[in-house]
Amino acid sequence: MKAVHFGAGNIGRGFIGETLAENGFEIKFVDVNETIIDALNARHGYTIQLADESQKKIQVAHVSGINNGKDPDKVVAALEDADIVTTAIGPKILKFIAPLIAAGIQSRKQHHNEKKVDVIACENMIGGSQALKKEVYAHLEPADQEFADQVIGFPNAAVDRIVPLQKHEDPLFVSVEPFKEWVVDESQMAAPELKLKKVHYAPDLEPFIERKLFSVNTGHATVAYTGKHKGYDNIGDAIADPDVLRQLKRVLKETGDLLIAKWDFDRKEHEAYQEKIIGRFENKYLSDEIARVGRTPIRKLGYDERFIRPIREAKERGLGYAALLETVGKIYTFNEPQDEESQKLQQMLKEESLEEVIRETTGLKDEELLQAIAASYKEAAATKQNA
Ligand SMILES: NC(=O)C1=CN([C@@H]2O[C@H](COP(=O)(O)OP(=O)(O)OC[C@H]3O[C@@H](n4cnc5c(N)ncnc54)[C@H](O)[C@@H]3O)[C@@H](O)[C@H]2O)C=CC1
Ligand SMILES: O=P(O)(O)OC[C@H]1O[C@](O)(CO)[C@@H](O)[C@@H]1O
Repeated sequence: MKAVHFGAGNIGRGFIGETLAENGFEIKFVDVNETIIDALNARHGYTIQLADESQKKIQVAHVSGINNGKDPDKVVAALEDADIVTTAIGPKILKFIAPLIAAGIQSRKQHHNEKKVDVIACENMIGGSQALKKEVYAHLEPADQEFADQVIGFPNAAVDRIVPLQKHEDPLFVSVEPFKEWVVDESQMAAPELKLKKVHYAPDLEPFIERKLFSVNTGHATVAYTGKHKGYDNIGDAIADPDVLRQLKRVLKETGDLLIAKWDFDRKEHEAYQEKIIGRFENKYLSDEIARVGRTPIRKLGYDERFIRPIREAKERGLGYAALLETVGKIYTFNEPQDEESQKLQQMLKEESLEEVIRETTGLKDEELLQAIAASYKEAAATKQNA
């Protein structure tokens, strides 16, 4: 069985690669990072280590790499007979790999390969695979789209495992938290007979992805932005500060109330889920930088993203969202020299009116929310500690 995986980065190697290998796949990783691609082709294997007291090592074998910047034809050839295609490349990069996936679909059609295959985007976003499908279809003629409709699935997915930035001598080595959860929307699959072990298949992904995004991702980002605001650079240091932990709990209470009201989750079970998440953020065996967790703040301020969507939906339902608003104000103060979006955001705040920046970044039209975010930013800017 053959897999093509786009993005040989932290989650690609540290989670998707592990799961595909465990399921007996030969994996071709596609990436533009030459060091990683060369190492994959030289060694055909790599090591994952669990960040807990066990320090258990897991070997991933039967892997190779293709540099899509240099060898796009090899990617198309690999897609031609792949049994599964996955991505973990970043939401903003999906549109750049879409032409290659489209070429792979055309090639399958030309070679009369009518075997059904699923393309699964494993990104932190709602509707990731369907968004990728839209980008791919923009590169297909109607006849190719018809072929794709019959044999290619784009099931949405939610992936959950904290994999921090890696700093090791071995460029392939990856340290990961023990927890992992990969859920795929079964109803959108072209090849539902191909079920991976250790992957959960759900008839409706929405509750899973919202629970994950608005708990793990909203929560982690809250620790990052609140921590940075107080002058921390590391998640472990930030969450050890009682103010940061309190803010995390307040935010999780708000998203929890919304999720319970919306999806009828059992409150006790949801609270246990939240406690587990807090424990995962506190994992002393992981060293996770605030720069990573808070990266791309403009994306995280998006209309359907981890803060604005729960705020909108809580407001619609008459539920509380004050803590979420407080964190949003702090996002606008997030100034990370290495993060392009954070620099862009700081530049926008210098060149445009505050109201314009908030409208542009959040996509909101609700005047009350726009004003509340402006007030929250002003408060955050006035109280920010040196970072
Ligand atoms: N790291 C984590 O804990 C988790 C990450 N995710 C999601 O997984 C995705 C990837 O995140 P990470 O693995 O952390 O990032 P990463 O930066 O470690 O990996 C991304 C990889 O994509 C490659 N890449 C970038 N542009 C490319 C292009 N045009 N063509 C081919 N390769 C390209 C990069 O070289 C890099 O190796 C994101 O959507 C993230 O939200 C989801 C759950 C957990
Ligand atoms: O910025 P992104 O791409 O959403 O990724 C960061 C997120 O990934 C995770 O490590 C796992 O989902 C979160 O803890 C963190 O919020």
